[in-house]
Amino acid sequence: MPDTIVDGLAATSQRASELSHPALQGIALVAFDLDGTLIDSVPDLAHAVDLMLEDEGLSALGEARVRDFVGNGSRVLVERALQAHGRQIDDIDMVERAHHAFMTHYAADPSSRTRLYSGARECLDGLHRAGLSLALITNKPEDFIAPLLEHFSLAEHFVLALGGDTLPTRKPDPAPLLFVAERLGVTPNQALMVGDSRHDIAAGKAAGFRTLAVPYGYNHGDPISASQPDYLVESLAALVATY
Ligand SMILES: O=C(O)COP(=O)(O)O
Ligand SMILES: [Mg+2]
Repeated sequence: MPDTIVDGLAATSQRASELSHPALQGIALVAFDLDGTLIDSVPDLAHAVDLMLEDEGLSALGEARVRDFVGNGSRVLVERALQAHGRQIDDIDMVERAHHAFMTHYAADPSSRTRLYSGARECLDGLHRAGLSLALITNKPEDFIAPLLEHFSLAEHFVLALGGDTLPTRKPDPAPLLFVAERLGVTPNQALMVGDSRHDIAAGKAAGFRTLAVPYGYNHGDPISASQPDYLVESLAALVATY
């Protein structure tokens, strides 16, 4: 079928021009963080945290406070919110109860206030179309991944998605990154970790991945440049821009 061959060649040259960003040279796998990188999820996270606090008889903290608590998974998020009210987190039963309440509130509505960041869809579409393997490695509990990806019609972009409770350890431990690379038959030096927090960059460096950061997410209030990622882009659209 000569027509198919010609179409195939045209598609190939389009791919080459889409992948001219230096961060992608020699890369076969791109692993994305979720919260603060692809989606601005703090409005829904903070809402669920505030409902949990109300259950505990405590006052709401709001988005600006909760934003700095995100990054180490749901249990640490809940612990930080309780500590902000002076609660002792060595009270395991109280933390357990509060965590359960948070999970129930967040599960009831994980997406209505959450938005995709500008450039995220463009980037995922472009990399997916170019034939790169895309993975999602988040510290968010695994149960929330599918509903969020489906909500944003992004589920088919990723070959693999790991949550913060999928393996015994989570970012900044490199284990989830190494697990994904091995599963997909990619060596770490052919892999890029994209994230918004020091935990993504630390995990990426420890795994031997190339690292790329975005400055707009949640990094406990600190600039992500302090983590010295290999690349820093203002928008993920930069990864698929043609030069
Ligand atoms: O839920 C968190 O604590 C952070 O999630 P992330 O790893 O996708 O940024
Ligand atoms: Mg993040």
